[in-house]
Amino acid sequence: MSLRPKKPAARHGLRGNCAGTTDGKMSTTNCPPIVRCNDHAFYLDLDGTLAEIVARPEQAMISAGMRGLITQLAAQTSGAVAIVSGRALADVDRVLHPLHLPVAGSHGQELRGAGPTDQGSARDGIDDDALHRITTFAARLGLLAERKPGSVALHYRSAPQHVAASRALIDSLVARDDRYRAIHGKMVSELALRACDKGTAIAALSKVAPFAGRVPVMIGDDVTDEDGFRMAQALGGLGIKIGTGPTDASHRLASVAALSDWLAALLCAQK
Ligand SMILES: O=P(O)(O)OC[C@H]1O[C@H](O[C@H]2O[C@H](CO)[C@@H](O)[C@H](O)[C@H]2O)[C@H](O)[C@@H](O)[C@@H]1O
Repeated sequence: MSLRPKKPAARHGLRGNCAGTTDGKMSTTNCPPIVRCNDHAFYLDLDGTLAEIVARPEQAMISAGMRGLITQLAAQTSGAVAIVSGRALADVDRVLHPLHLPVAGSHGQELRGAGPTDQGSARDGIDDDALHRITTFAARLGLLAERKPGSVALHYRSAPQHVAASRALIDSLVARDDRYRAIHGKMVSELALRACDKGTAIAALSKVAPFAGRVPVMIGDDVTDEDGFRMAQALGGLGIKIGTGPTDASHRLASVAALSDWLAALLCAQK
């Protein structure tokens, strides 16, 4: 599969905020091309990509504008749009409601394809002792422990002074059990089963309709999206990093608003 952009994004009036560099300065390089919907599949991260980062996970919202763009994108791609999130699948459905899309939840531990009867599958196996240690640690320091299939997230956004202790707890649990991996994301440290990640989720979805045979485009903002960028690019597609920070993604957009502009330009170009 080859990537042949219809038109450079810069010609679509993207307000000069479509790209950035790894040192955090925005520039006009690495702007993603305006790709065709009829031969691409889109894998979209949620928090920090479709929704702005907010104080607490349950407060996250997708704007009406972004919801409309995703709806149009799904229509233009014959349904080849999946949400690939660190959130539990049921939580993704809650945030996206009434949109109901294929979802990889809990960093790839849960997978629901596009079939009307596909109910999704989930892995589990976080042991009770590890769970107990994380929840008691969170309760003692006033942090938030978020239980998900195949992972537990320890949120310290409300008390960032506990970043080092939070990371150390998760790292210590990983060190004693090789089934686990640590994910240190935006104001969160997670204990997750090693078996899956966003890259394995994209690889699995890429084998089935309506994703199969399409060029994958992975869009995300955080460290766990890097597995997705690498997989999409290995499959001949592209990765788009939202915001600043080091990345293996081939392209970059400055913000959730810049993604919204790019999607609008892309949808406009299909007509
Ligand atoms: O892969 P994603 O869809 O980006 O999910 C990553 C994590 O997102 C949520 O936490 C993050 O967003 C919260 C709301 O903006 C924010 O308060 C928190 O600090 C962020 O880490 C979610 O709660 C996690 O389960 C996801 O892993």
